[in-house]
Amino acid sequence: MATINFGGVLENVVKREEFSVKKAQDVLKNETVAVIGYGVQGPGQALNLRDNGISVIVGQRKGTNSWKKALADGWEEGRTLFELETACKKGTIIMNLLSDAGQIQAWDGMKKQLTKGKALYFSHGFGVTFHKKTGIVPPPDIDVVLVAPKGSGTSLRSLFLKGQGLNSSYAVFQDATGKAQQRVLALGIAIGSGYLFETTFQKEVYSDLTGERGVLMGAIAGIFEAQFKVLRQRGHSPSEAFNETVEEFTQSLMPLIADNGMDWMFANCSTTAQRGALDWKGKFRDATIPVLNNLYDSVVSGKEAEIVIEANSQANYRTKLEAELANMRNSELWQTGLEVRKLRPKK
Ligand SMILES: NC(=O)C1=CN([C@@H]2O[C@H](COP(=O)(O)OP(=O)(O)OC[C@H]3O[C@@H](n4cnc5c(N)ncnc54)[C@H](O)[C@@H]3O)[C@@H](O)[C@H]2O)C=CC1
Ligand SMILES: CC(=O)[C@](C)(O)C(=O)O
Ligand SMILES: [Mg+2]
Ligand SMILES: [Mg+2]
Repeated sequence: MATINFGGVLENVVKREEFSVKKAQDVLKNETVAVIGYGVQGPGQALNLRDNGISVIVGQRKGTNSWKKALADGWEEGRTLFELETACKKGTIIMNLLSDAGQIQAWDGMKKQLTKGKALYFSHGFGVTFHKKTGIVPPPDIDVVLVAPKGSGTSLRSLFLKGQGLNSSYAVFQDATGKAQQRVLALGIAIGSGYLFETTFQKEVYSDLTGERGVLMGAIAGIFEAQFKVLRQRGHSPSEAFNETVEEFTQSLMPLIADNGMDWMFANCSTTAQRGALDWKGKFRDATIPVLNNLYDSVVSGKEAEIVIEANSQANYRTKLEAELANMRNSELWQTGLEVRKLRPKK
């Protein structure tokens, strides 16, 4: 464990160099890891574990698309691929990677298989933190741990295949065996994390729900829409409005922020842009602080969890969601994007 100074604040970080894949294999050598759910995180984590030499089985509802995907990825029915409860029974570490709503429905069946000494693993603090709404209260004689990759399961897998990695946060909620810490670090490294940041279940879910509703997804989608709309209303063509709102951001400026930070991106723009952006930055910050505070309150009160659970419990949920995404896809903004993306010069 290394202590790293993040802009003046000291935090504990586990590095792959200190907790190697070899060490993870050693910690997990007598464990059977059951990955339950084969949606987005399931495949990424299960395949990385398998490639890292860990004994892994997959649990998934038979006949579903995810089951077919598991077969296509080389998991074999009756040997490494089972129905949910069978996999939970066979596993000593149960990785609960069902959707957060699916975890509620599957909980009673899963709980029966969580016998003394096993470990229950999550990639989100959702189920346990909002237990009043989810009913997920683990028995006291098992370990309960979390490794939450900070990104999509798809990137977790593709970065692993490139020999890189995604970073994750980790937490121990309950240590019944005395081995919870070793187990969680071994799992974190074995699923392909580069570095592991220490957190708690509650902090993980509060920050994750705020982040995805805020800057990472909700706010960025909203502010793109707002600026595109204003430029269009002021007489700019769709391509011009799109280029100045999305294309230049994702293709030119965002990668500069990713590589060397915000001041570096600013420094590589004109002095005209820098002057204006420095002046306007504060107005956008101040306008959004109240919205972000409302959002955080809504997360902490459990209202966001309630909305997700309620929405997911409706039978036509997937269809409704797909209609909303289609609406987004078919908007003038994103239809313009479709065409603009085709015009990216290739070598
Ligand atoms: N999508 C991502 O990349 C990330 C997800 N997470 C967390 O990882 C966990 C898994 O998320 P995803 O992979 O996105 O889930 P997902 O939405 O892809 O669903 C995973 C699986 O759950 C199964 N499932 C859904 N409802 C079910 C039910 N009622 N009974 C039985 N099985 C059911 C589906 O068949 C699917 O295979 C969640 O806790 C999520 O918050 C964490 C970081 C990123
Ligand atoms: C990919 C991720 O970490 C998110 C956005 O929080 C999620 O999919 O829930
Ligand atoms: Mg996240
Ligand atoms: Mg999330």
